[in-house]
Amino acid sequence: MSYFVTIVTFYLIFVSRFLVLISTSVIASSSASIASSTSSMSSVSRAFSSCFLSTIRGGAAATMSASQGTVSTASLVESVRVVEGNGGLPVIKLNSAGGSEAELYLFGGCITSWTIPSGKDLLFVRPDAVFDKKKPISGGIPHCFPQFGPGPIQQHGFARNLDWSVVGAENVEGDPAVTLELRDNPYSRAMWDFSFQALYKVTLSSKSLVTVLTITNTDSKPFSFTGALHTYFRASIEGVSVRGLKGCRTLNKDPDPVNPVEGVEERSAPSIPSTGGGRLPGFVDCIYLDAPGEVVLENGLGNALSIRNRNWSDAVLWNPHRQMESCYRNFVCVENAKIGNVELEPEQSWSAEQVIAVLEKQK
Ligand SMILES: O=P(O)(O)OC[C@H]1O[C@@H](O)[C@H](O)[C@@H](O)[C@@H]1O
Repeated sequence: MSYFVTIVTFYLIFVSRFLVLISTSVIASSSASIASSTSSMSSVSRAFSSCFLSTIRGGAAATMSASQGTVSTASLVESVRVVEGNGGLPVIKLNSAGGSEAELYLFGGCITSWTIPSGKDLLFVRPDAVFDKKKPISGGIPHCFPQFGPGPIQQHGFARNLDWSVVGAENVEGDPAVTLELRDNPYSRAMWDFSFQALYKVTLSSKSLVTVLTITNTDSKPFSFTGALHTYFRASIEGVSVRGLKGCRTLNKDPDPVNPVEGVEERSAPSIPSTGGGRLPGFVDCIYLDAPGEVVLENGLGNALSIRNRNWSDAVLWNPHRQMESCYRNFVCVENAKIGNVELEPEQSWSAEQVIAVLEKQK
């Protein structure tokens, strides 16, 4: 009898997780009401189904070399679709009723595109980016977790190297949202031996892109981590400046990232120098400690972008200058970060939000 009950219980758990995909109202980590959502699985190929279900179960997706096979379009809720992206990888497409679009790869939980209604993509993917899971996607908004780095494990941690699973989707009054989950697996355990859950909710509206990252300690022992959202903004580098950092304590990683030089930001709107600097002329790699809740990026392309945050206490400004000769003029990284350790006891959670929004009239 108890054997029968166990089998039925496992079956029900499996079926309920699958229903998350086709439900009109389920969302894992949000209490927001769903004002309008519809659901359809338009055409899901066998290969895609198995790939997608494996990501739901956190199984094969954990292997960096897994082939994705054919990915057919599947609509999770209204304006949240899964399609085949670069390299055959599954990518979530969000379309807001206000005319903006975003793309989010399950690999790395990486947002690679945020296009505002004028058609301009405000994020940047480097020309050397690859979509073969052999390395993280270089561009967009990669995760740095559980280490910002440099440190004992790989630079920027492993979250950007793993497949995340979809655990929820919704559409609230024309603003689509999707929630991804990452859990520990043998690959992560080999370098960071803790059980954790990361939930990442991405919401798109016509003028903003909102991400909420929640880390929960699911282990029986405490752990600590650092992290960042390593956002690559499209830019024209000569016109870039960032307002709001004046007075912040700085850790300048130029010339030596392992032994940063302490200082204080004196400028009201630091820009990216075209000459001077340490390692290379124009190179910028600087941490701003206790950064404010909002900074404003002038991207040099006619847009002022508000970068707000809750609980990402620090910021990072990075441009590689001639280390990346082919593209350094076209982007700047302004990163919300947590440089000091976040300590979590078992069952404790930490959450942080980033809101990027267009401030001025789009050109
Ligand atoms: O891993 P990526 O995307 O090439 O970024 C690397 C850079 O990321 C930045 O966040 C760091 O401050 C730099 O020190 C580092 O070089």
